[in-house]
Amino acid sequence: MRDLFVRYARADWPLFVLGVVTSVLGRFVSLAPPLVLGVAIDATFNDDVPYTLPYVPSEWLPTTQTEEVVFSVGLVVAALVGSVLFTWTNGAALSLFSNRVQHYIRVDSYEAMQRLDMAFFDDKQTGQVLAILNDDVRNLRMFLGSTVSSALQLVATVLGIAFILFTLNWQLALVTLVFVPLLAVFTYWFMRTIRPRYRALRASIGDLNTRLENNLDGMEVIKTAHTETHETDRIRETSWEYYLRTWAVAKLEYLYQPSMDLLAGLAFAVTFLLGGLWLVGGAPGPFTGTLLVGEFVTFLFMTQRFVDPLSGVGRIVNSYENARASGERIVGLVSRPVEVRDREDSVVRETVEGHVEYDDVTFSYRSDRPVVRNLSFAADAGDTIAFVGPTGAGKSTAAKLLLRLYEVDSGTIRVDGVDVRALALDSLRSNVGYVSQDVFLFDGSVAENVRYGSFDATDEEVEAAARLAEAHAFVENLPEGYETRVGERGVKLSGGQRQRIAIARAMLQNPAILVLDEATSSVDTETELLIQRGLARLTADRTTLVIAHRLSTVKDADLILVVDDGEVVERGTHDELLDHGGLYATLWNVQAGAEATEEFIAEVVARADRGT
Ligand SMILES: Nc1ncnc2c1ncn2[C@@H]1O[C@H](COP(=O)(O)OP(=O)(O)OP(=O)(O)O)[C@@H](O)[C@H]1O
Repeated sequence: MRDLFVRYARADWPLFVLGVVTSVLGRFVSLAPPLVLGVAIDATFNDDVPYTLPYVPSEWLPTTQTEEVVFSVGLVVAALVGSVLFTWTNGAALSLFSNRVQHYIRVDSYEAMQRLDMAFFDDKQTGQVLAILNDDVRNLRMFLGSTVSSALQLVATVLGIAFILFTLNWQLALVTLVFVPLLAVFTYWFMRTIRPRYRALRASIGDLNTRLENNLDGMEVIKTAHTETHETDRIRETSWEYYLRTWAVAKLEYLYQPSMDLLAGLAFAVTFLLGGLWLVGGAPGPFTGTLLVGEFVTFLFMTQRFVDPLSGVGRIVNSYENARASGERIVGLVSRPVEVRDREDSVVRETVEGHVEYDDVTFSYRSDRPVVRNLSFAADAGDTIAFVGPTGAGKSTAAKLLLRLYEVDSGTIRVDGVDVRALALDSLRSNVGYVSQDVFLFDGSVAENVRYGSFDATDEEVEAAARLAEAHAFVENLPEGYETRVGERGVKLSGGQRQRIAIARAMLQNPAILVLDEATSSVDTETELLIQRGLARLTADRTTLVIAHRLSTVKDADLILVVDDGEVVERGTHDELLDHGGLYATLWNVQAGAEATEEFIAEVVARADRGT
């Protein structure tokens, strides 16, 4: 929390200092009226008592009764105006400060989150991350914007008042202040007890967000599967959990706040009682000396002012604990170790030729079971390498390793002879185009989505890329052509249309290496044929890794790797593999319309039983 504050408050510290100083000054100035009132009562209505103010030279002070009244009222008005001005400046400065800090923290946390490994996003629920970026950052702002200054005001007020009380009558001051340690102990207990409850509450906000998010995303599934009741039950459960955790925090607050008020009220009552007895019958018990009416009035006012902020400690502590829990979550996110990142001496390459080599590569998502095993192959610049094989065999994973979406466990992947781990991520990813299995489009226009990543491309270039991807014709038919909005995730387009936009995007990026992961799986055979024409042009002079279930799309590849359960079981060209008569030949025959053989069906069933 302190680290966060130091890191982000540095740029705007003058605003913070201005806010804090004016807040404290405002408090001090607001203490003047009761003090002046007490002095005025005693001096104006009692000839024996001179008009004196602490630290003010006597020649500045009035001498006649009328002057004393006017002077006192003038001081009170000046103090009120001063207090308003200070409060206004304090509010404006701290609000500016906290909103700026909120902005820096939000952008930084987002940036840090973006750098995290894919494995983090595979595991972490979106709702939790969103809760950090929204709620937790906002909590910090509220803490910085009002709580910090309230806390400093409180300290200033308590010290200022304690000083005045002691100056006026140290014996009575001791009575009032004896409650302070009690309040402190109670507050300490409260902080210790509420801390874990706040942590739990913050986490459950994330859980609830995640569930809501998930359900909004999956609304189509919910409706088609007719699981509305089931989902409402699950939301009810998560929301109830959130309610319980909120209540755990709230009930403690409700115990704490009135108890603080009670203790503070007791301090006031005891001061009133003793002071009153003192005035009426002289110094009670062990006390000595005299107490003037004006002094007593000031005392009561001051005690009241003293007591109010003390009972506000609860709110401050509450906000601090809430912000602390949020701060922990933000720090937890931004300081997470990242595995896939640039080394200090990473190699920068503007362009690459496109030589790709996998050398005995093994990778597993979880340590127990490798998804890619001992994969080796080499592609010269311009070659097309195809991965084929059953679903779940590890083909996509093998391709993602080239982009360093995950780091290999062992072995090496090289681009132009350089280990991808030594290559700057920027150099690597700007030279590898990737069209994934499930295309993601951003909410925006068709043109924006094609241009994504090649932001300088002209409209003509966008259109040319769309023509190559066989997307131009359907885009032209959309209500607003290239300016048509595609909806969140591209929901307003069909699967095949989305894929063609993704291909156009890759065409525009014009990378030396291209990864096509089932890039044409969602289009009909006719469109696929058309896209293939474009793809043939696209892949002709660049290295391409193609993953395909439809073998007809890869039969011209320079090398076909048949992957099964993470391992290459056959390799060669289409003709070689057909001659070989293994798994590829069987798959080809099945897809070409030949009858599925008994053995093939048996093999499929056996593989399913093995869980591969
Ligand atoms: N992010 C992930 N975290 C953990 N396991 C994963 C992850 N992605 C994939 N897997 C697992 O890794 C294995 C290989 O998945 P992969 O997507 O690479 O297969 P594939 O051959 O491309 O399959 P398909 O043809 O169905 O796309 C599967 O068993 C899958 O469950």
